[in-house]
Amino acid sequence: MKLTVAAIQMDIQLGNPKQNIKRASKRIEQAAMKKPDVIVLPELWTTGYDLERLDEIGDTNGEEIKRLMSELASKYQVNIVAGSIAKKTDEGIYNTMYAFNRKGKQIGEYSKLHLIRLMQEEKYIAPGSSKGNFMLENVPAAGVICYDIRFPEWIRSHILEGASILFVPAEWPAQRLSHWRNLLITRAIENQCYVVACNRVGSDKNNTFAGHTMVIDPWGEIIAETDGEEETILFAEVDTDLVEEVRNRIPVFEDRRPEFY
Ligand SMILES: O=C(O)CCC(=O)C(=O)O
Repeated sequence: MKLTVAAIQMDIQLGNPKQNIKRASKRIEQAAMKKPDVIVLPELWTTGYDLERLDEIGDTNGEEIKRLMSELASKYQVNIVAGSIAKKTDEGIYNTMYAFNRKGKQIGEYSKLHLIRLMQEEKYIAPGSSKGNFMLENVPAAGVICYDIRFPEWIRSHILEGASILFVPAEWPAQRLSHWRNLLITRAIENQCYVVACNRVGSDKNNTFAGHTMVIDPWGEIIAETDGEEETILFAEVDTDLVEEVRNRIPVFEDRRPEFY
């Protein structure tokens, strides 16, 4: 099955959900004009890393964003992997990704499992506790968030549940661009899956972000990549037959010896 993805590499105004929601809605409209099958947004795209103010500016139970993304998905008849937002709940605030199908029905939800201490995320955000697998059209997919890509076991556990496309919304800093590119390529090669990684551009008070939104095929080839500077929408075609082809050619999953590790 072939799917066209459109990854929205956007800037995010720190702590300004109103502005960011307006900006993302506009970009979704622009992307939808080219009739992709899936639109993807970056991490924490409503608030940025304004961690100290998430109590004030987070979205209670994700209700506002779920309503908006569901409306836009059905309006444009497109699947949306809606990056992640700060979801406020009685138990704490989560860094949560939602996915919707073309009818606007929610098909996925995932809260970031690994919180990045380097950015003090664990002081303000509660870790998720379940996997990010979901069905996209008829294709098994999964979403993880940013720092999660440093944990190969976590990604592998999604692939063992069948995912052939891995979505990665991110706010990855430019200082570690080489880690971003190498980790994503490696995750694609070792898991023989597509990786669709959507990063932001611009700066906040602590970081400048790397951009380099990428789509990588199951052989580890980069089939589309943006530069690090500008807002843009990256389009690429994903062909799930290639996942089968690569897995048949080098049958890594059949050759695993999990009894030894
Ligand atoms: O792991 C890294 O270097 C960056 C991760 C990150 O920025 C995040 O999880 O938001």
